[in-house]
Amino acid sequence: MSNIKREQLVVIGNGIAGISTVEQIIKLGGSFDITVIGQEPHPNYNRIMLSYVLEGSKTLDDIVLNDWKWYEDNRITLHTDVTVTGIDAERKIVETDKGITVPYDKVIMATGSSPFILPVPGSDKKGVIGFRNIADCTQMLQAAQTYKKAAVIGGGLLGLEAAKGLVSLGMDVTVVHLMQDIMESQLDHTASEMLQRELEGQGIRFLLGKQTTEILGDARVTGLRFKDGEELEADLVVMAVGIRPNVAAAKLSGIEVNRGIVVNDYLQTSVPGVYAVGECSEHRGACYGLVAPLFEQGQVLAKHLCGVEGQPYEGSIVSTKLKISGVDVFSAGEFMEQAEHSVITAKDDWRKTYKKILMRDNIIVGAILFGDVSDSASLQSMIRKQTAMTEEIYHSIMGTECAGKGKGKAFSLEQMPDDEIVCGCNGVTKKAIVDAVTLQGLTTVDEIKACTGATRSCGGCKPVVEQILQSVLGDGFKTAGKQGICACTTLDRDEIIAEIRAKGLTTTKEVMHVLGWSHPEGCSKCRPAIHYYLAMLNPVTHQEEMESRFVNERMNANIQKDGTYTVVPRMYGGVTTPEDLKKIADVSLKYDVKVVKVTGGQRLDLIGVKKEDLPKVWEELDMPSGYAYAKSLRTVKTCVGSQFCRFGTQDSMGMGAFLEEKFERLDFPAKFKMAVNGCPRNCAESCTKDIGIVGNDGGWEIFIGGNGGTKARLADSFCKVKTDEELVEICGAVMQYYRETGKYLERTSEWVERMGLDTIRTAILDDPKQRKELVERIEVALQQVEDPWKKVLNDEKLRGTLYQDARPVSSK
Ligand SMILES: Cc1cc2nc3c(=O)[nH]c(=O)nc-3n(C[C@H](O)[C@H](O)[C@H](O)COP(=O)(O)OP(=O)(O)OC[C@H]3O[C@@H](n4cnc5c(N)ncnc54)[C@H](O)[C@@H]3O)c2cc1C
Ligand SMILES: NC(=O)c1ccc[n+]([C@@H]2O[C@H](COP(=O)([O-])OP(=O)(O)OC[C@H]3O[C@@H](n4cnc5c(N)ncnc54)[C@H](O)[C@@H]3O)[C@@H](O)[C@H]2O)c1
Ligand code: SF4
Ligand code: FES
Repeated sequence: MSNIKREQLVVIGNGIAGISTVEQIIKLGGSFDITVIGQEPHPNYNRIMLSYVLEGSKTLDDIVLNDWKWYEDNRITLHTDVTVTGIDAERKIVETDKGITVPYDKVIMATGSSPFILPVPGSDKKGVIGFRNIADCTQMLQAAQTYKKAAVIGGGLLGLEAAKGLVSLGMDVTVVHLMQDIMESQLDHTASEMLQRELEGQGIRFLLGKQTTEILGDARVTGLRFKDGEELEADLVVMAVGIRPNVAAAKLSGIEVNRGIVVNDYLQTSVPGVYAVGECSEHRGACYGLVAPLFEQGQVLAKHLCGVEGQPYEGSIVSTKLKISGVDVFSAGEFMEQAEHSVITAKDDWRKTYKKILMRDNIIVGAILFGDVSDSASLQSMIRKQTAMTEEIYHSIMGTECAGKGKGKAFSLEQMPDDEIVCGCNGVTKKAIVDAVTLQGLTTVDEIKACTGATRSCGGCKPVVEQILQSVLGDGFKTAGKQGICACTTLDRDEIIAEIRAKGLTTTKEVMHVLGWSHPEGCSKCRPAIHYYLAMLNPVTHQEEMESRFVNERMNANIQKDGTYTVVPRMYGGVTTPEDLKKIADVSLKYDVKVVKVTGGQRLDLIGVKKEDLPKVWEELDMPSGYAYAKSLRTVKTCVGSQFCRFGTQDSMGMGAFLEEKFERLDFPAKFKMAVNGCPRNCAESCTKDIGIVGNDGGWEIFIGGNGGTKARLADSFCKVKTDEELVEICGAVMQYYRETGKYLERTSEWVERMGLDTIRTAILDDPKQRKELVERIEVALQQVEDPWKKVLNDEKLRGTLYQDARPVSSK
């Protein structure tokens, strides 16, 4: 037995910084008796995953990083629910609030931060909380069961993730932000605006430029008052206005403290033998609020404590990625251009993407990505390495062709040092991933995730993990270069449909689970898509999953900028009656409708209906839903036709109304518009519709694939038919063929281009058997549909949960 006395190492704080440093020390074979003292009553858990716990996609058990057994197995003495009050540097003792004292040779302070609570009157009321730990998360989960209106103060990363979580819990959430742009510390105005629009689409409301001066209520919060005198009702208030390092124990112990505990390049504090890592530390004037720097600090400190030669810590270049499903935002380094910067920007309003790269003296110093963040990890690496912009990098990131070389390649595995952290959320280095591939024979991102933890949290490192896999395995990397329907999967639409069929999958959760989604809860790109595919494949047995639909579809109305909704009742073929017009007028007056707009689809749009009034408006209108909010048949525009027009040879109004009534309510991959004209003068503009119909002397001509939107396309002539029956049959077959072969959100204009007109003609016109089968299948699907407004009116529970009073703002 060795007589060498092991050194006593005390770690204050049982969070990621403290424990990841301990893990490194164990890996390096450090010879310490380790005691960990933590204020929280839990073993070390992944704080960043609290956002997913709140959102409901993870449980508290899922996010534990080191369970109780890990401490036992590594012979670590753990004191939980114990607060360190001070360090007696003379007696070399750590003191606690529970009377426990622990002697030490070395101390690591890893006390993290606490949420900043605005010092305004009422901030101590019940229902006002920060979002930092399991206790806060549990409190919010419980509050959501009783209360409905939440205000999140602060539109930074934490505030937005909290807001999304609370929306997922069914609360009406308003983010109250001091500045005019959300995430102003990470994004420029353009990206911030795009983000806000996207989040509004997910049901979050925003009050910008608002300074909270008071929290209202008696014992429990009832609302907020702002500097301009306006008020907001709220029965839960989450403060997410930044954090402050926990320095009380250090201060009391006479350790130099500024904003954080001041450390040098080896994480030493002003007191010998005492170190600080993570959010509580201040290095070269910087306090970090993200996990990547704490892994870098932990590596340096562990080496230093174990006597292993290593580089000093010189600071971190941070990057952020918002962890909200379906919202891809990345920001790293400098992002606001100054005179000395040269800037590359690309904004695509159609794809809703935005890229901005900042360079100083041609060196890449910062970037923002919105919508497509696949280059985030390589950009982050280039910023860190102060890489110069080259033609190849430019073309790689902008997705353009590099003269003579094809698409550029920005990422080079060879240039990446072994100890570079690839997964910032979990501190996984390039070497750990390469080893997992070469030594353990792993071949997929999922296997790497299970083995190393990389990609487990925000998923931002997935592209680089894939690139490493591809680079190490070469041709052996099966999924390289293949685009999945979203970042959660490498499977494309056809593969997902084939798997659903083959495995008999019936719910979105089941699809994501069985097919190995990287985000178990999916995202707003894949969830509605899977939901659509499931319903299309199994129209009779499919169970509606409201949570997988976009907010407008969930509400059966389109949400507007100010939080009110629009109501568009059906007017088959654009024809109405005086009785219906009277009802519309009466309801509009009674419910204070702001504007009644005649739409391009020949019907009336009641704009500015309050959420809680929606069911009453539908009830009193007693008209079918016009589906103006859905991926479904919107309108069938008609001209007057042979009933009245002297040129008309066909009854366009009658046929339009018939088609609209027959095919309404059915889900399509994207919205679907039609038009019927009584003669080739084409007054109802068939050429820009998904299906356009033009009457002629001998019958009808059918056009498909038209679009009048941002990507305008003239419809192609598909065929001519003689009878009304043939017309209805071909329309039904085209619709069902589009339903069965279209990608979710793909308009017929894109579908026709992708499939080829000849393929569609062959499938429908040349094969009567197939046409008949398509028609039979659409008839089955049509038998399942039901008016959604009526459904809500007949369902008290649904009416109560979805349409309660939720308007938050009242002006004083
Ligand atoms: C909801 C949420 C989501 C986040 N998402 C991300 C993300 O996506 N990406 C990212 O990079 N970062 C994210 N962060 C930030 C990240 O979680 C922190 O940067 C990280 O956890 C800091 O680790 P730490 O160990 O330094 O501090 P902490 O995690 O705060 O751990 C410190 C521990 O020390 C304890 N302690 C404090 N004082 C004492 C004392 N006197 N005695 C004993 N124990 C004490 C505390 O109770 C705590 O348990 C998120 C944070 C939150 C709250
Ligand atoms: N995805 C991620 O990386 C992630 C997620 C959650 C939290 N975090 C980290 O957790 C920490 C806390 O996050 P945070 O968002 O609270 O901090 P933050 O400092 O990043 O953002 C706070 C926001 O609150 C706003 N604000 C300040 N005072 C206000 C007031 N009186 N009223 C309204 N708004 C006000 C600020 O303008 C700022 O945008 C940060 O370090 C953050 O990086 C990171
Ligand atoms: S398309 Fe022909 S039938 Fe219809 S309104 Fe115009 S002219 Fe008349
Ligand atoms: S960087 Fe977030 S999971 Fe890897």
